[in-house]
Amino acid sequence: MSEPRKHTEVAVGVLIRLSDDALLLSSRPEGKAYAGFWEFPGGKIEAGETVEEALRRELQEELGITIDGAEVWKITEHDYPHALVRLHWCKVTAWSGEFEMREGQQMAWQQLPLDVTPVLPGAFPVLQWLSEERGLPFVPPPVVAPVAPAN
Ligand SMILES: Nc1nc2c([nH]c(=O)n2[C@H]2C[C@H](O)[C@@H](COP(=O)(O)OP(=O)(O)OP(=O)(O)O)O2)c(=O)[nH]1
Repeated sequence: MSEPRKHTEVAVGVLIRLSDDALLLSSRPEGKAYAGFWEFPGGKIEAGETVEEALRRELQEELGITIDGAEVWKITEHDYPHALVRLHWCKVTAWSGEFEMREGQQMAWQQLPLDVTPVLPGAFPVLQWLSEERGLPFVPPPVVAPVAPAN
């Protein structure tokens, strides 16, 4: 019998700009699974890190900002061919520093429904909750197959 798949634990930040409630999306850099897809910024939690520590490190590495704090808001799972992920979602409304795309990615402040496409399917449940909170109808983003990475 095969072993059950282990979860990859991921910390994700829903950055909210308080002046207009815009949400920060960023594109996945080349070379990663689902390259070019839009996502909420974040990354894998390393051994010994809390969700908040991992998110602070990832957002410094990727975006050049330092978050003031993060508390887990929702936890979701998504089963991709490349990994079974458990996503620890945190809303973040306070940070310092200037945005700097350190991995060659793009960023976009977005209102709901999102303009950017395609979006990682693992983010769809959170888009639905955010829409519900805002009293907006949920418009599911189109489902797009990733291009297989070149070897
Ligand atoms: N950051 C982020 N990851 C997401 C979202 N939705 C979703 O399914 N995921 C999945 C995709 C990936 O399998 C996983 C994140 O892992 P990653 O490969 O981007 O993490 P990382 O930056 O630490 O990558 P690495 O360079 O260490 O490989 O979580 C989302 O909205 N944001």
